[in-house]
Amino acid sequence: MEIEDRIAALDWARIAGELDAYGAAATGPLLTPGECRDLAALYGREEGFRSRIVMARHGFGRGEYKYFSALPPLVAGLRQGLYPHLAPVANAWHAAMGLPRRFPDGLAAFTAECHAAGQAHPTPLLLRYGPGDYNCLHQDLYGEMVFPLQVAFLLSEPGRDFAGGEFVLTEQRPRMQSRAEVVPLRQGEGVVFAVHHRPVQGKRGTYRVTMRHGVSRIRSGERYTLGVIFHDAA
Ligand SMILES: O=C(O)CCC(=O)C(=O)O
Ligand SMILES: [Fe+2]
Repeated sequence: MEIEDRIAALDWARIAGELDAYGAAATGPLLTPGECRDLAALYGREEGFRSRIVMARHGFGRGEYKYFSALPPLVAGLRQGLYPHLAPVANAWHAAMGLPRRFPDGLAAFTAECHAAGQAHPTPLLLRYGPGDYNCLHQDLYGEMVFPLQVAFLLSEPGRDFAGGEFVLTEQRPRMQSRAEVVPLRQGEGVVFAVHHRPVQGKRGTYRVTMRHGVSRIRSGERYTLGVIFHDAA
């Protein structure tokens, strides 16, 4: 099945419900093992990327990642196919948080808005972690234009290719202690999650919480991920 059809066949009602309740939701299986291997194998190539970041040099953790320049067809298909299912959630979140921006139905229109705002560099990326590596809690913000949801796909199989390396989210609530959540993933599965803020329904109305994500220490083996961020970078 084509990637856009596979995306359309996901349980979007469950995903939207979990996003509203927890700020994160696993997609269920989406990429085949072959697609995961092929994407991870791109990491070793010189061409096709606009930059390579060694995380320890910036205090971001340990491990490295590379931003695509031109997106491979599967990555472009994922970004294009996922966006229309997430735009309604993004718009509902912005309405609930009292934020004025609304997001268009399709990715092309949103990308045009990013470019008009001076954010024209593609943000999808591949990440590679080895033993002892980790990704510090962070937010993927690249300018004023922010789509409030993003997706990360696990390209390696836990238990076989690596151990440890859990995807972690924290939720910082106003005047309260922070909450952590771990999202277990299988190879080929993605996690949809809040980029920086999300609305939470409280007793006295809606409040805004601050979200961060990262990856716990890889205990052994190699772990690859594909990050799909919808806003482009300045
Ligand atoms: O490797 C991971 O699971 C996290 C990747 C990440 O930080 C991202 O996709 O923005
Ligand atoms: Fe990230």
